Amino acid sequence: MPAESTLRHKLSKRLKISNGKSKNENGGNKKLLNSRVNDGKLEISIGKSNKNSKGENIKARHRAMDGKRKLKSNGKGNIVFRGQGSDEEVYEPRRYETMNSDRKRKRIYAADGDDIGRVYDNHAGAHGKKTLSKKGFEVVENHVQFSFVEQESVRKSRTIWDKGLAMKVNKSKPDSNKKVNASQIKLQGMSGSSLKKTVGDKKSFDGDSQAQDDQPKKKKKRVIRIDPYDTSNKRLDDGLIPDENAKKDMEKNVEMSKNAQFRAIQPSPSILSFVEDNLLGRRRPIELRRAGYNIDLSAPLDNIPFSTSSERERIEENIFRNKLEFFAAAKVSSSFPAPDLPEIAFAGRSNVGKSSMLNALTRQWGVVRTSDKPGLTQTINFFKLGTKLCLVDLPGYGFAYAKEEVKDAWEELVKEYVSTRVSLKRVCLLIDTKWGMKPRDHELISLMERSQTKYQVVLTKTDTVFPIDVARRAMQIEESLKANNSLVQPVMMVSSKSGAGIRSLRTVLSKIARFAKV
Ligand SMILES: Nc1nc2c(ncn2[C@@H]2O[C@H](COP(=O)(O)OP(=O)(O)OP(=O)(O)O)[C@@H](O)[C@H]2O)c(=O)[nH]1
Ligand SMILES: [Mg+2]
Repeated sequence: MPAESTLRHKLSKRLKISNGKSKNENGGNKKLLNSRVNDGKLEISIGKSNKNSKGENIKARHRAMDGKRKLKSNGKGNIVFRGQGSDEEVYEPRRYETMNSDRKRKRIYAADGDDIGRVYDNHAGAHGKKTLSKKGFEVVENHVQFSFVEQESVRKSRTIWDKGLAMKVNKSKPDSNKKVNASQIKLQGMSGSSLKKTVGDKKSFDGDSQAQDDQPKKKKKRVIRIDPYDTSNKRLDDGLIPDENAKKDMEKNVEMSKNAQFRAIQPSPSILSFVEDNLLGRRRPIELRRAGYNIDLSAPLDNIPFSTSSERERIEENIFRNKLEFFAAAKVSSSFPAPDLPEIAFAGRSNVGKSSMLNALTRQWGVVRTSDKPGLTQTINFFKLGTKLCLVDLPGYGFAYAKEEVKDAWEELVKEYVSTRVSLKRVCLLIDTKWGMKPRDHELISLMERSQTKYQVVLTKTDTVFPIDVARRAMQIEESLKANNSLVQPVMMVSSKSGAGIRSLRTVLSKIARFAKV
């Protein structure tokens, strides 16, 4: 009958009751649950013959009203089948009950199948979620709960439902294969973690003596006995006061870190006022605006403050108003152009800002190529500034994206140029304010000292550090080079980016053009 089968299907779905066959230990197949619809009522019978061992007829009747069924314990170990709105109750006396998941069907095999019946209890909201315990056993967590109410007559060990758990039981009790007593069964109905804990406890109980053996032995306290006559014992030296010489040595050894040394530098008042007057160092735009500079312009500090014009004011130094023109590049000294004009060369490490400075001085950005990648300028580039001055952009030394031998060739070329060029009137030695002087800078300085080439230190990228650090760096370099003869004081400080100090540099360099004779 289709109506019957539909109802049965619906009910079994709601109850999540397995009415399939399962094997008992006696080897026989046993129909666990039968149901049928009779006059609009659903009858559920448990067991093969609807009779238990005592010959009582076990029938569960439910009205098929809305299909909702509740199966619960009456608290006396009996299981009650109660249909909604039904007044019929069927008792299964002193059986163990199992509460199955709504997803997983678990089978329980009784040691002696005749004595132990079964009732499935449907728990609303059961999940049947599986987790894998650390030891690799599959444990049904919380959701499939098997609480056994033990039948008094049957206190025998029972086979466990779950393969994983059976394995666990086997582990702890190797003799009773697939059998466990009721208390153990209850344990296995617990959550995975508590189960693990219990098993662990059992393990620890079993192997108590072994565990005690395994426990790390308490470390014996090491007793250090100091021989009062043994002067070789270093511990005895700890309390001794070092003599004067040793004290001096210690003081020498305790050197301040480079950073601490730098922070300890006290800049001279003239340097400090120069830094403040030219707004050198890292400044906030609001500060520049308050000082009267138009921050919408590139290199805004290279202008006259409080200028009413939205355009940049004219460069004060006439020589720098001339057009900047590239006219020669040299890879070797033989390619140098004729020394007809006084030359100002810009030397320094790669990426220090040499090419940028040429652009900033002349405000002709783009004439000299610049790059954030060290090693762009690879030849000595000669630029005419009008008819009276030549600006020379030198390749950098130190780190650059070029082969070692190529870099060596550049360095040699630069050295040759600064030491032999007759028309060279000044070398601007550019030093990154942040990093200060490096060994290669000192190398070039000593070469220029030997060749008596006039040079002036120019700190670049001052906008990258605090104003006080600009002043400290200038002071540091002035102090370290004050004994040098070819050095032209003062140390200049500029930023091609903000334009700070550029006007001062122009003033200094324009004097060379004015007075130099080739
Ligand atoms: N923040 C800041 N960056 C600058 C300044 N001057 C130059 N730069 C940047 O520094 C990088 C290198 O500038 P260049 O002028 O190409 O340096 P260079 O010394 O000619 O480098 P090489 O030709 O490789 O030797 C570029 O990205 C510039 O934009 C400055 O005053 N401040
Ligand atoms: Mg360059």
